[in-house]
Amino acid sequence: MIKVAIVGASGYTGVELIRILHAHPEVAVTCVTSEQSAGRPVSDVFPTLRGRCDLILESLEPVGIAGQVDVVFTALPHKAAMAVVPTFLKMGKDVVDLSADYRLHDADVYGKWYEKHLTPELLPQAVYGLPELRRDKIREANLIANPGCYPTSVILGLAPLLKGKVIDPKSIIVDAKSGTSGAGRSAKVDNLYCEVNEGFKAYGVGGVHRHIPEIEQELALLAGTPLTISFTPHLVPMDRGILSTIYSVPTGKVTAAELVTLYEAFYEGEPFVRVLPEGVLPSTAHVRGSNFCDIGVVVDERTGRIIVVSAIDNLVKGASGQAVQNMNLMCGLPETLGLDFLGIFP
Ligand SMILES: NC(=O)C1=CN([C@@H]2O[C@H](COP(=O)(O)OP(=O)(O)OC[C@H]3O[C@@H](n4cnc5c(N)ncnc54)[C@H](OP(=O)(O)O)[C@@H]3O)[C@@H](O)[C@H]2O)C=CC1
Ligand SMILES: CC(=O)N[C@@H](CCC(=O)OP(=O)(O)O)C(=O)O
Repeated sequence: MIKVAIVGASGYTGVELIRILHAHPEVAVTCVTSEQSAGRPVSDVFPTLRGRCDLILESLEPVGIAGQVDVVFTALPHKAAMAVVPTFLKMGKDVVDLSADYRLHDADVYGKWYEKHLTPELLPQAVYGLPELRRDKIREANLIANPGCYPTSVILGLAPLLKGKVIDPKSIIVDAKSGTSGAGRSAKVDNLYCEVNEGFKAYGVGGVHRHIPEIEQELALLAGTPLTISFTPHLVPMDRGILSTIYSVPTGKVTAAELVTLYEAFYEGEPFVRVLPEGVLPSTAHVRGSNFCDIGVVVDERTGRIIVVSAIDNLVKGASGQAVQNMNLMCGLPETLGLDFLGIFP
């Protein structure tokens, strides 16, 4: 059995890791942390766990935790993660970091969009954990930078078009929508019921959202050229789910049927990407609770634009499910182990 610690287990991605790993046949979660709820059973904080996971939440003490486990998931806010990840690595542990701290290759770019990086020397060894794009590197890694939720939906949605040089890389516009669990569990006025329910708003508009550099970094690698995107996130009144609608201009004439064939070939054999048939579009309702990314492709004959629609559950393929997929690869386990569950519908 692989012994696992979940650091930041009292948050939304933390409890989703507990849920998924509870059914994983090769993993035992032996340590869970929280600062505010240290000393309480995790099932007090999350009653869904009653009778199934009654571990006591510990406060975060990296050396003591590293001594007890093989793999650490850091499900902490950015900055808090990079304060502890180096200790886990020094003690020989594999780390899957769900925060943004090791996603950007360039410490100066991180400094511009976040703050000064505390451990830039670790960035070269961190592997951006999108298995569909770099499975072999993930297998060799000891530090996985688990991708952000919006970036997962956008990068998977655009990879075949950029790799296949089907679109002008400078023409990309992303209109993305997220459920409120994407903002985490800590109390914020913007996420109160009355602020979110019965409404729908854009935020981080005008090229200021911190996922932009992450998306551009990965898309540029696919395109083989630097690029900039327009990205507008929206907050929608649902618990889970991200739907990204992505517009781009093709370099030549292309039909929807040709694009579906391109996507099917690109994602052939991928266990968690479902390319939908021509004329069928994804919904967050059809991926909720699952590790799938569903992708539909349309050609707007009037404007000549390609429209890709990509849907994930932000807490599963957008965070904890993908983190477990990465852990499986790092540990030499079958990639789908513990993840082959269906979504919840209705
Ligand atoms: N929510 C989502 O859909 C996604 C989130 N992510 C990223 O994953 C990470 C976790 O997100 P999420 O679960 O939503 O966040 P939450 O706010 O729900 O949970 C944060 C967790 O971190 C703990 N924590 C906060 N500050 C500190 C600190 N200074 N030291 C130690 N522990 C601390 C909290 O413990 P407590 O408050 O109990 O002390 C809690 O367990 C973040 O980096 C987020 O950006 C990535 C993809 C998707
Ligand atoms: C709805 C909402 O607020 N979403 C978050 C994204 C959460 C996430 O996954 O981002 P990181 O992993 O990079 O922290 C946001 O817009 O900042």
